[in-house]
Amino acid sequence: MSSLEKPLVFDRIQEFSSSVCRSRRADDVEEGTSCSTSNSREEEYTRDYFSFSKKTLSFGRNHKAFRNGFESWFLPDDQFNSKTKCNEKDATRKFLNRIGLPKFVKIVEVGPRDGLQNEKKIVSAATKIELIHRLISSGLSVVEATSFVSPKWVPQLADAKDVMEAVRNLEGSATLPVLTPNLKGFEAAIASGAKVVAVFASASESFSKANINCSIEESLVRYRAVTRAAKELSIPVRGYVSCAIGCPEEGAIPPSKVAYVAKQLYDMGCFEISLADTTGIGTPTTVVPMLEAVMAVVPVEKLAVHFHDTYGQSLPNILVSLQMGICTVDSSVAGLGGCPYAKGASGNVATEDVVYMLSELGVETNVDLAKLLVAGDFISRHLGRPSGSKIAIASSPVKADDS
Ligand SMILES: CC(C)(COP(=O)([O-])OP(=O)([O-])OC[C@H]1O[C@@H](n2cnc3c(N)ncnc32)[C@H](O)[C@@H]1OP(=O)([O-])[O-])[C@@H](O)C(=O)NCCC(=O)NCCSC(=O)C[C@@](C)(O)CC(=O)[O-]
Repeated sequence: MSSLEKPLVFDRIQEFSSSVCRSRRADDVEEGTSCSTSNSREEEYTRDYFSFSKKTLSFGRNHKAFRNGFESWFLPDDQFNSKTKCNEKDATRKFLNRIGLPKFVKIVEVGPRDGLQNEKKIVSAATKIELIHRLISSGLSVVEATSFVSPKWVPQLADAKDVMEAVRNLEGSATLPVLTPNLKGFEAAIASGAKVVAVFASASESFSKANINCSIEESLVRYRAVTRAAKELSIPVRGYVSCAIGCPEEGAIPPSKVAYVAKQLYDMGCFEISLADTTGIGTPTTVVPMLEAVMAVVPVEKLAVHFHDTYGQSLPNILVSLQMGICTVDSSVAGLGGCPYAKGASGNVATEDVVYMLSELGVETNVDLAKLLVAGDFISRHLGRPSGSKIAIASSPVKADDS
């Protein structure tokens, strides 16, 4: 029986996490090794936790987690001795190893772009700039800032130049990729100070036509021109494959089509390829075979996943993706997002919820959840609606003014 014919998704995940992804898992610590003999360069297992009191969320700093759970939030630092911390570090690594998760996940925040491109109300450039500042200061190392697309197609991002020019100097602390659908967009992005760009192809012909007014092959020709121009300027190019699971018009998309487009983007020089479940229809049952097909032609360390949460399946989809070796996850603060050309699709998975889940699992992200929640509150207030993040709702009220 070939691996693709195997009925159980989790059997196949186990195969991946025990073979191809092994060297990238959190398994560098031998059984029984204590902290005192483990790698001294390991960061202290210290994380920011928050605690609830009087129905108000207050954020405490540097509470050391005895274990990943609710009760740990209330334990003061002095209840920890170094032995407890050492045991905890080992236990966390063993746990991550056992379930096949990486030690660190890079989060690509797409809120200012994917999040705001679909808003009915046009958000001012000043608000977008403030949001980007807040996201970067929460520790996010990649924040997709805007899109240099036709303002006739996406009027919400017609201020791309103003936004990019205002944030270009923040690049020291984070990278700020921008979407470029063609050479015209690429040139405008570079003139505004962009240092990383992204091209966005589709695995569905219908969606390619609806979104960028050309066939898949025509889009690849355009993107080869963009990646060539970018190479001359040493500008890294990220690639997207939209409709990696399903298309609003065509329904289910075969994994082989996704793999084909991903390979084309990889071959033209994209440093990372994000596989996007544009409609949010994916479940682990469909995500795993799609990833298997793509991982057969593109190295797993070059891949990212990008889930919309239409059916509430993003977190399980992320979990199985990580177990298969993916270490980069796209998400959007407050669960903003959606594509104007994918009707019915909801926002991206909320960054707050991803960070919370990973933190509970002991996977590092370098993101300060407290600051992220305040950034989410900031943009939700501007949009005049509750956050799409479950964690934000559960921990409300958090006030943007508290920061
Ligand atoms: C690709 C085009 C431009 C083709 O649009 P077109 O109409 O075929 O282009 P054209 O070459 O015929 O030009 C038409 C007009 O647009 C102008 N133009 C041409 N290019 C640009 C540009 N770069 N920036 C600004 N203006 C541009 C061009 O100068 C001209 O202006 P006019 O002479 O009429 O005044 C259009 O279809 C477009 O902008 N599409 C973008 C749509 C979009 O942004 N969709 C959302 C992206 S999200 C996504 O794709 C999914 C993703 C990445 O989030 C992952 C996921 O979740 O699936």
